[in-house]
Amino acid sequence: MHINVVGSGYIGTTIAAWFAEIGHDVTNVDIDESVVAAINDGRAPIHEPGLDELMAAHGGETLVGTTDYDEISGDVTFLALPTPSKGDGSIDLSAMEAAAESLGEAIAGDGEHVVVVKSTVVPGTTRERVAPIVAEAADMTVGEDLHVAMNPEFLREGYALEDFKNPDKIVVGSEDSVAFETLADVYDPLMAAAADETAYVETGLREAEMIKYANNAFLATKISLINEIGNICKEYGVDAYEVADAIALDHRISEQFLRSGLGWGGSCFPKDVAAIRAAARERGYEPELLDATVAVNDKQPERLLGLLDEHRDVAGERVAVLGLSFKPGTDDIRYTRAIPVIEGLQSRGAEVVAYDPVAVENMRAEFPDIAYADGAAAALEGAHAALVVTDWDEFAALDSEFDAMADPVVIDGRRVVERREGITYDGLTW
Ligand SMILES: NC(=O)C1=CN([C@@H]2O[C@H](COP(=O)(O)OP(=O)(O)OC[C@H]3O[C@@H](n4cnc5c(N)ncnc54)[C@H](O)[C@@H]3O)[C@@H](O)[C@H]2O)C=CC1
Ligand SMILES: O=C(O)[C@H]1O[C@H](OP(=O)(O)OP(=O)(O)OC[C@H]2O[C@@H](n3ccc(=O)[nH]c3=O)[C@H](O)[C@@H]2O)[C@H](O)[C@@H](O)[C@@H]1O
Repeated sequence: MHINVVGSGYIGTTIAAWFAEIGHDVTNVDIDESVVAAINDGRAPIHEPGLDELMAAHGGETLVGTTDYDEISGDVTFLALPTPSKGDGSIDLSAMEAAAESLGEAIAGDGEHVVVVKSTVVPGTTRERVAPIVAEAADMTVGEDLHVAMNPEFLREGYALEDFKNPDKIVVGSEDSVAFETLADVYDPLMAAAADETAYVETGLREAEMIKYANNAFLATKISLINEIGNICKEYGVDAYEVADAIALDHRISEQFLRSGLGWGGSCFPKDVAAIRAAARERGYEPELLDATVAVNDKQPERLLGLLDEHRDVAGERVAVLGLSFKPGTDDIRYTRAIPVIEGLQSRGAEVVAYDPVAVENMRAEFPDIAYADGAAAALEGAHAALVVTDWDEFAALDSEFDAMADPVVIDGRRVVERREGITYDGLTW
């Protein structure tokens, strides 16, 4: 089967590479020439475990990158374009709309086509915003020769290939039998190889769009809830992690996403929770619980800095920040909790020295004026305090490195460091 994927960022590259791996021929369109060159050279344009090997095997062969929409062939195209937040939290559809128009022009006169929205979009977008643009540019009719579907993606950064090839569920929304049949063919090899528990859900267009937001809103709220429980535990001197471990034994709760601490960041939870809150308000519904989900999350970095204040006045003092990425396993710093933490330290007049195993260069672009160390030990040396922001495994192994601190005050936002003799330790939610 021939599949086109428009957009070759995080999602587009991952799905294109895996479609090639399961035997499809893939054309991957992107406006960025360096991305296209990487694909055709067999190199991964993004950092993700396992992707280099897939690109080396298929890039430039059954997976071809191009900037030219006219190279689209076959009869199914996935749109994997960015849908970033606007100032009011609603999503910016400009990349999606530009791609829809280019796609429409490219497939005009080619016969029937199935267009699949892979990006995260609010209910109604596929039918009311994307489909009409493709239809007009292609001079086609939705439901006759133009078939439309929405297929949200649930993979996590750092586990993208693993999650895509072995998902809990594949969700396909449409109102069109041709689209359902085509998507079933696309996913047939993946379903055949996936775990028995993988569910294949066929639903409506707007339901599919909403399922993605509901999924992320639920997970973000779960973390904010365990953070609120953790904050209350802290007031009582109760170990929040023992509490979480025990409630996780109730299978209705589960142990996933119960790690309390500095809260959630990344390219999706903040953007998606903002988008669904804005969409709700647009329809006159006040999303009070989701507002609280965000409010709790926003306060966790302030609480971490408040704990530091209880132990030290850091004006003019060197403070180490351990971890900059929004979670371990990635160099992605979008909406990382490290940003408000560093800003808070700067406003207190501290001299910040930051370390992360992979995200230093990205952070340097954001904060060019702070110091960066090339290891945790170097960051800790001579520091009057250390704040742990990201739960990288290597921070759990730190021990004698704390002895080189001027004052070994460690405030842990992720419960990674072990309490030990010789350091003053405080944790955010325990
Ligand atoms: N990153 C993630 O882990 C997940 C992302 N998503 C959703 O998937 C969508 C895509 O996200 P990412 O892949 O992270 O975005 P990204 O920003 O990594 O990549 C988007 C790509 O689209 C290209 N592009 C922009 N305009 C274009 C155009 N007119 N024609 C062709 N290419 C164009 C860009 O050059 C870029 O390579 C978003 O809606 C996101 O919310 C969903 C699940 C997980
Ligand atoms: O829509 C998306 O793009 C994706 O968003 C998240 O994936 P991701 O942002 O890659 O990362 P997660 O592993 O979910 O972590 C998100 C944030 O929550 C935090 N977190 C996670 C789990 C936990 O128990 N506690 C906690 O604070 C992490 O530190 C991180 O900052 C979802 O897990 C994916 O299912 C979804 O496809």
